[in-house]
Amino acid sequence: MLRDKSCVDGILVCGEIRQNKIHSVTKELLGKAREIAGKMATRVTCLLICGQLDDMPEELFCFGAERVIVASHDKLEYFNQEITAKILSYVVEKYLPEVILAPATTSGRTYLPSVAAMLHTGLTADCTSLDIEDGSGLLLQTRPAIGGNVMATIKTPNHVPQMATVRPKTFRMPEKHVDGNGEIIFLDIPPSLLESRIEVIGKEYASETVSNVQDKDVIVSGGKGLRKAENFNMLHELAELLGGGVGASRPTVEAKWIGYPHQIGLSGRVVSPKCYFAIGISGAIQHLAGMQTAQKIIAINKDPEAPIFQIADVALCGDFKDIVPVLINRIRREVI
Ligand SMILES: Cc1cc2nc3c(=O)[nH]c(=O)nc-3n(C[C@H](O)[C@H](O)[C@H](O)COP(=O)(O)OP(=O)(O)OC[C@H]3O[C@@H](n4cnc5c(N)ncnc54)[C@H](O)[C@@H]3O)c2cc1C
Repeated sequence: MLRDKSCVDGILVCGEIRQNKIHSVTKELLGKAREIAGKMATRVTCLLICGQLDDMPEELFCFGAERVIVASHDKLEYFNQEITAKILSYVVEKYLPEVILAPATTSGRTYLPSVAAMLHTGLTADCTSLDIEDGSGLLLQTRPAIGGNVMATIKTPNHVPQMATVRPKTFRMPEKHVDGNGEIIFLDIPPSLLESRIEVIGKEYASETVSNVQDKDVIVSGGKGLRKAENFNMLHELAELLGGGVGASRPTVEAKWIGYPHQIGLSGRVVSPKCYFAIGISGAIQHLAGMQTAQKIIAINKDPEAPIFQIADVALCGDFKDIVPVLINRIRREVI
């Protein structure tokens, strides 16, 4: 849609529902939406497109939403790209948001591009940072580009809504406010939007072979500086003592020292733990893209000039073989 003065009704966050529950990425996006809404002097709406919803939508008022639109129907029990895209387009035409933020999850990555095409506007996928430009009030959508070698900031100056997707854990979970309140709208979905050429004929769950590193509060990650696969054993030991998981940089995965589900970064997983150990990791931007929102970063590197030290809260300069066993022994003494 061409930009004109009618499209001014704030920021719309597309919520993610998994197994009838509001997924945490919804709250992460609401936190960021709230922050940029302050700069745009506008309001934040959250849209929940779902089959059944076991959580209370009011909960989202405590995370920054001022209005929640619930579009619920039995036909949405299983994710349907076609119906979801039509409902979002309908909501955009009805409520005219200026900005749409959505999760870059499997479903978000599937239906958002078709919505952008239906609305004749732009979409920036997998943003790592969002801001508002002084003066123009346009959304600044930053993401890695040209094979991850530069960070590009993209604007959508002529069309609305300005649309961006963001991977889970890219932004921190906002603090929960106790006194949140707002308006809930239960959308009457026009029957024509529920027609689809897609028919779900069955459902099968993937086997649980993937690393659950994304859910851990502590992540102990190793890089090429570990020199060989066996040295990951001490990282597993440290992670286990701390109740955490093991992460890895891309070269260690390429060297088959550890499996891909452990890879952190631009082409791996994005994590946001309370504490992130970067051991023998240089701190390339592609790695930082996957862990820079960790609350505490502890880096162990023998090179005092290693870029990882620029973002580390605790910098331990030395050989990991000297430092990690000392840490393990110390924690064993303290904890056991
Ligand atoms: C499109 C694209 C996507 C990418 N995606 C990812 C991604 O998802 N994740 C990712 O990690 N990378 C990714 N990369 C690769 C990235 O650019 C870097 O090459 C990579 O992160 C470097 O990994 P590293 O830090 O383990 O290795 P290196 O850069 O080789 O760093 C090794 C570090 O170990 C230190 N060291 C050496 N010996 C010791 C020792 N004994 N004790 C302590 N420290 C020691 C060194 O000083 C050095 O800093 C991507 C690249 C591209 C182009």
